[in-house]
Amino acid sequence: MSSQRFILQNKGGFLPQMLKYGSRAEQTYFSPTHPAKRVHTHPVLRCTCTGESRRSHYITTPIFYVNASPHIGHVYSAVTADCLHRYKLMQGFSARFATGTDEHGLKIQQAASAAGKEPLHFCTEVSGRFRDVFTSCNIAYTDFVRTTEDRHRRAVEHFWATLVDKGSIYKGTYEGWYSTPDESFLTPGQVTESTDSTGREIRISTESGHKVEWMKEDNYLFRLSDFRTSLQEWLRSNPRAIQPEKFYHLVLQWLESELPDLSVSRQRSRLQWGIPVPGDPEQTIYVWLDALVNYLTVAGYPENYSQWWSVVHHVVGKDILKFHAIYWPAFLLAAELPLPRGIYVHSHWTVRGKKMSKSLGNVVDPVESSQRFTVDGLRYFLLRQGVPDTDCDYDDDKVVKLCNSELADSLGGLLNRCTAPSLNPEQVYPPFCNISFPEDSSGRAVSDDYKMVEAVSELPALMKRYVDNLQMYKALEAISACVRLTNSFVQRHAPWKLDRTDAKDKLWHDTILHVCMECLRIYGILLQPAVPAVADKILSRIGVRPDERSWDNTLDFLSKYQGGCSPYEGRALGPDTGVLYSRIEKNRPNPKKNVKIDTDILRKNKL
Ligand SMILES: Nc1ncnc2c1ncn2[C@@H]1O[C@H](COP(=O)(O)OP(=O)(O)OP(=O)(O)O)[C@@H](O)[C@H]1O
Repeated sequence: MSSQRFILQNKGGFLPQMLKYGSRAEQTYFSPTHPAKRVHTHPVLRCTCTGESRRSHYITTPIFYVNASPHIGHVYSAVTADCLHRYKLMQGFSARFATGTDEHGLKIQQAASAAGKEPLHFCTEVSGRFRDVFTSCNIAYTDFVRTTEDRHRRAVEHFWATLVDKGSIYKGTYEGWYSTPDESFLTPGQVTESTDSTGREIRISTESGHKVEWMKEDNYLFRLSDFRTSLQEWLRSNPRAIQPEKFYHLVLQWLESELPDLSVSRQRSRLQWGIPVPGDPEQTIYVWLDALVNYLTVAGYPENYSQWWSVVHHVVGKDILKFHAIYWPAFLLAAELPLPRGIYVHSHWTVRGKKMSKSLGNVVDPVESSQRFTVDGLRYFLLRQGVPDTDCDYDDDKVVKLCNSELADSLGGLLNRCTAPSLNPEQVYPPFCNISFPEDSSGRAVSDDYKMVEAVSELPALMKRYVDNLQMYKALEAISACVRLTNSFVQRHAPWKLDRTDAKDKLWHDTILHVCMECLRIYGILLQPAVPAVADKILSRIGVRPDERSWDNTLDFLSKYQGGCSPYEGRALGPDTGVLYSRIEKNRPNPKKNVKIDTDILRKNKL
C-alpha cells in the first residue's frame, strides 16, 4: 500500500495534513501518526498533494517577549525544542528550528519608556540578551526572528490582507475586560474581584492574577465564532495534535463554550508600538496576531513557505495554550493555510510553588546556573526533571543531586571503568568473544547479563516512543536505568579480579569491556540531543567517529554477539582522558544566591 501526503481542504479552509491510503474514491483518511486508525470521512473534502518530503521537520519555540531578561523557564522551552530538533537531525530529517523575540505591544512600550530608551533600541538590547543566553546554553537554532524585522512586517501585512479578503475581519466596537500584562481579552467568567495594595477594589484575571480593565473602543474584530466547529473537527480528527493529552482535552473543553469574536487591533492613540493596520493608520495590529505570524515568517511566507509550513510543530508553555490551540488555528483556517502538525505543551517551573516569572521577579538566571552546573548539567536537569504534564519546582540542590548521581557517578563511572589504563592498558576498543558470551548460556555470561543486553537493544525504540510523545524525561530515565544495569554488569563480573595473563580470562575480560563500550556507544548516541557535550565526550573517548553517531548506528548494537562484525573492535581510544562530569559541591556557592526575588513585586502581588 503506498502512502502520499495530502492536504484536505473543505469549504471553510484547510484541514490538517493527513495520509491517504488506498483509492481516492474511498475518501477515507488516516492520521499520519496512527495510520492504522480511520479518523475522518468528509464528503466535501478536496485533496491537494503538497509534494512535501516526509523527512522534514520544522520546530518552533514561542517567540519571547522582550520586557525583561530571559530566565530558566524560557531556556526550558528552548532546550525542549533544541532537543527535538537535534533528535530529528540525528534521524536523518532535514530540520529547521526557529526561535526569536516578540517585540511589539503596550508592555514593551511601557518597559522602554521606564528604561528611558527608544522602543527599538530597548528591544535590540533585550533580544540580544535572549540570543546570548540561548547561545551560551548550546541552543542550536537555525532561525532567530524578531517581530520588528521588515520580513516579518511584510508577512503580517500579507496575512492581515488575506484575512480581510476572506471576510474574516470586520470593523466594530469591542467592549469587555482586557489584561495588559497578559495582552489578552477575558470573558466575565475569567475575571474575579480583588483588592490592590492600597485596599482599592480591582478586578483581576482568575488565571494569571493580573489586573484587568474595562475597555471600549472601535477596532477590527476577527470572526472567531465562525471557527468553533472547524476547530472541534480538527481536534477530533487529530487526537495527537496537542500533547500531552490533558491539554488536548482542555482545549476541547474550552471549545464547548461559544467563542466571542476577537478584537485584533488597538487604537493607535493607545498603542503606537506595533504594526499599523494596512490602510488604516489609526489602528495598530493586536500583538498576538502579529506575534503568531512569526512562525510563517520563518517558513518564508508569503512566498515559498509550503515546504516548511506543512511540517510545523510548536513547543509552547501552558500559559499560551489558548493562543496557539484556538486563536492561531482559527487564523490559519481563515487564511486557508494548513494547521500545525503538532502543539507540544509543557508546564511551568516554579520557585517555592510560584511560577517563575519575569513579572514576579522570582527568576533563576540560566547563565549563572550553567556556569555552576555546566551547560549540559543544566540541560540534563531540565529535561530529566521537567514533566510536561505538571509544574516542577526548581531547586539548586535537586540539580546537584541529579547531576552528581547520574552524570558524574553512574555514566562517568562507567566510562572511567572501561577506559582507565588500569583496566584497559592497551587503550583500545577490545574484542568480543562469542565463546565467553554466546547466545545460549554455555559461556560465562549469566541470565542478568542477557537481560541487560536485551534492555539496551530495546532502548532506541523506547526512546523514540518517548521523545515522539514529548516525554524526554522518560527517555532519559530509561537511559539512566540501562546505565545502572551496565554498571551492575561490571560489578557482577569484577574484571579487575581477572587474570589477564590467562588466555580464557583475558578473552572474558575483553568481552566485558567490549559489551560496556557497546552500551556506552548507544548511550552516547541517544544522549546527543539532550546533552551534546557530554555525549561527544563519551563517543570521542571510545573512538566513535562523528560519521558513526546517527540513529542508524544504534541498530548494530553488539553486532558480534549476533554473529556480525564490529567496525569498532581494536580501535584506539580517543585522547581525552578527563573526567566526563565533575561532581558538584553541595551548598557552595549559596544555593539561593541565583534565585532573584524582587520583594517589592512579591508584596505588590500579595505573595
Ligand atoms: N516558569 C516557566 N516555566 C516554563 N516555561 C516558562 C516559564 N516562564 C516562561 N516560560 C516559557 O516562556 C514563554 C514566554 O513567557 P513570558 O515571556 O510570558 O515569560 P514570563 O516570565 O511568564 O513573563 P511575564 O511574567 O512577563 O508574563 C512561555 O509561554 C513559556 O513557553
